[in-house]
Parts: sequence; structure tokens; C-alpha cells
Amino acid sequence: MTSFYSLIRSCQTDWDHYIQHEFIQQLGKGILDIACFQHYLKQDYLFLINFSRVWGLAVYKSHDITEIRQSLNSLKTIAEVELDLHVEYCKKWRITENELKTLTEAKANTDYTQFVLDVGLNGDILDLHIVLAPCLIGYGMIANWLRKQHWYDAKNNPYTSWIKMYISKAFQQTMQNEIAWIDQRLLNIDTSRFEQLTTIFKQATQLEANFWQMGLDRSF
Ligand SMILES: Cc1ncc(C[n+]2csc(CCO)c2C)c(N)n1
Repeated sequence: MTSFYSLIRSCQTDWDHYIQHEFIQQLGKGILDIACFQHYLKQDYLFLINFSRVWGLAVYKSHDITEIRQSLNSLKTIAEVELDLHVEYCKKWRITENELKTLTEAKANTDYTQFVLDVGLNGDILDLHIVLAPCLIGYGMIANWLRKQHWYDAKNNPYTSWIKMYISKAFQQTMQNEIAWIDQRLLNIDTSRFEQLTTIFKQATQLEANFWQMGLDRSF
């Protein structure tokens, strides 16, 4: 049966590279250079702004009022709640609001956003959810993977607060809801449509891995 997990299996190597990226391994061991994490957090502020735009596009691409409300809800959460939380979180890492407002966007960030918006503009609501899946579902899976590693150090780790966000019951439930939404839509698609979706999913997964690499290299 075609399910969200078939998408992962279709690009297992890329998926594992994203989930188990060096950035994540160093973060889980608590040895990631703070400057790399700060660079990631700053770029993520820009990413989240673009990400909220994508939900705006999803509102437009919705088929019915249920889908409109679902996308609108995601747009409101990110624009009205999560961005403020991100700014507060950045302050704890000595990143000021002014710094966030005057950032230069890194190439890995632009490439990712451009791809997501391009898929969204040309495709339908299912394409949009699939291109966003590595982002929406991947972070929850990263947290779950980290937790299972024998070297994962939750106690003496400056990054525990970040990992906790994605281990939280609320986030894990959101992730499961998204998997269920995708699974439902994958039930009735044919092979060629599935192949189209795997291409989108694989590319978004690679772009997510590039985002970690950008953090690690502190590149622009
Ligand atoms: C590059 C990048 N990829 C994924 C996420 C994770 N993420 C972004 S928005 C969202 C949904 C609601 O919080 C999630 C899980 C991130 N922060 N940065």
C-alpha cells in the first residue's frame, strides 16, 4: 500500500542523510559549535517567514472550506505565534531582534524556499503537503531518532531545549496528523503520480540536508 513511508523508502539514502546529518549528531552530543547553531537559528527566522507565505499559497490552492481552514490555521500559528517564539528563543542565544531584521539570506535557504514556492505555484495542494513533509514531519523524526541513540546526551546538553520542542506531545501529534492527512491522499493515486511525488519529496529532503550543512559551514 502506498503510504507516507513509501515516500521515505523511495529516497531512503537521502532521508537518512537528512535525519542523521552531522549537524544533528553534533547537536545531540552537545558538541555543536554555538556559532553554527546561531547561524542556523538566524537563517531559520527567514525560513519561517517564507514558510508562512507557503501556507498562504496553500489557502489559495485548497479545494474546500475544510482545507482552507486547515491551511489558514497553519498560517496563523506560524505568523502570529511561532515567529514570536522564535525571536524570543533567539534572544536566549544572544541574537537580537535587530540582527534578525537585517540578515542576508543564505543560498541554501533561498534554494529551498524557491523550490517549495515553485512546486506550490505549479502543483496542487497534495504537491504542497509533500514538498513540506520533510520539514513538517522530518523534524519530529529527527527528535525521535536522536532520543534513541546511545550517545544522545540530554542532561549536559545546551541544545536540549531545541530537541524538546520536537519531542513534545503537541508536536508529535501534529506530525501524526500530517502523516494521516498524506496517507489518506495517497490511497487513490496511480504509479505515475506517485513517482512525481517521490521526485518532489526527494528534492525537498536534499534541500533540508543542505540547510543543516549551511548551519555547519556557517555559509551564505
Ligand atoms: C529549515 C527548517 N526546516 C524545518 C523546520 C521545522 N518547521 C518549520 S515550520 C514547522 C511547522 C510548525 O512549527 C516546522 C516543524 C525548520 N524550523 N526549519
